[in-house]
Amino acid sequence: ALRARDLGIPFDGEPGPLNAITDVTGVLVGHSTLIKGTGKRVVGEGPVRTGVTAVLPRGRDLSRMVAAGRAVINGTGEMTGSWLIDETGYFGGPVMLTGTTSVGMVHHATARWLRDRLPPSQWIAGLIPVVTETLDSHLNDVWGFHVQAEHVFHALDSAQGGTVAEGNVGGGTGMIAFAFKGGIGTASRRVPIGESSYTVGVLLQANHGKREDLLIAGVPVGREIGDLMPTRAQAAADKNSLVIILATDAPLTATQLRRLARRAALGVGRGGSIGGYMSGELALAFSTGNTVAIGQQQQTLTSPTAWHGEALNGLFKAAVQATEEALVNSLVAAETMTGADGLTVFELPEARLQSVLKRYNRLS
Ligand SMILES: CC1(C)S[C@@H]([C@H](NC(=O)[C@H](N)c2ccccc2)C(=O)O)N[C@H]1C(=O)O
Repeated sequence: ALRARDLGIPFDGEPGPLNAITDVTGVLVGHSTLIKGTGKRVVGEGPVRTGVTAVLPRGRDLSRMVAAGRAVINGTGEMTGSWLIDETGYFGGPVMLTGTTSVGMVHHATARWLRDRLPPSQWIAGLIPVVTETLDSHLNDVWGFHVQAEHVFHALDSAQGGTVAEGNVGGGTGMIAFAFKGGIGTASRRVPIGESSYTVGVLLQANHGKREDLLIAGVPVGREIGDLMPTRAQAAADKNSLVIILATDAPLTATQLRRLARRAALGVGRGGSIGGYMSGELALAFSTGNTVAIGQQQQTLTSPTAWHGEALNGLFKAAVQATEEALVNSLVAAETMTGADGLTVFELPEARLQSVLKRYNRLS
């Protein structure tokens, strides 16, 4: 499928081969997409426009935990496991992204999935899985609680490397961003440091932003494309929720990963969001290069690399650039969708986007 760069949208920095979070060696991504029914919303029946996305930091090797750090851009949201991550600086198991009302089910099913795949001595690692959310309340029958354990198991079991599906998939299925169809987006950047080179990858679930605020390549696209609004004004109202997962193979400490996660905010800012009052804008960064075996009494993960300022700046810049591009990729990949009560949310019109960027001399 065409992605933002294919349309000629200019981005700085060098992406990895896939320009996806899976460019960070070992990271796998799986989706479970639930699309069922049309017409009037009948709670418990549908229409269903929701799902689950799984990010496995170290693929199917669940024996080690990864160093991690979080950043809260605006805290009206949920990311389970946060207290443990803040306290210890690492977590075990996958990162799950879903709709707000499915957090409990995804948490429950993920803990069971881990129990069934870890030796009993390591079950403890699955006690508090990381699950984060945005609210798919307009297109989806959120109060129907349609996500079930088998959907969670499917996202986890089907997780794979390679190209990552974007837009109306997994946790992004029913999401709306900048009053266009939103959803899952991903991107990556390569960071040469000395004679080594590292990768920063991003996967996000975009459900945020007001149309008039949308910026793409610095161009006020939201103000230039004022039509194609959702067929129900309320669906375009207080939209502002976005969860961002950053991965890197750079062996950073929890403190450095917190700093990296905070840079996602600067990438979000390049997309025009102002972090609305009910915005759950949460970021989590983890390192596949700094891990600890489950059960090992090691309480702090130090980095085997002494990072000098310029090196950290390279990683920070990569986080900003990859977040910005993952956001645009989510909008480019998303497709027009009709959901609950016949609400239609339109995809970002690519040809019109290109002509707007051309008018601003921002089409490469
Ligand atoms: C219902 C709303 C006012 S909350 C907002 C929604 N916020 C979130 O997704 C937050 N994580 C969240 C915060 C608090 C409870 C549940 C979810 C979003 O940005 O889409 N959308 C508005 C709306 O649709 O009118």
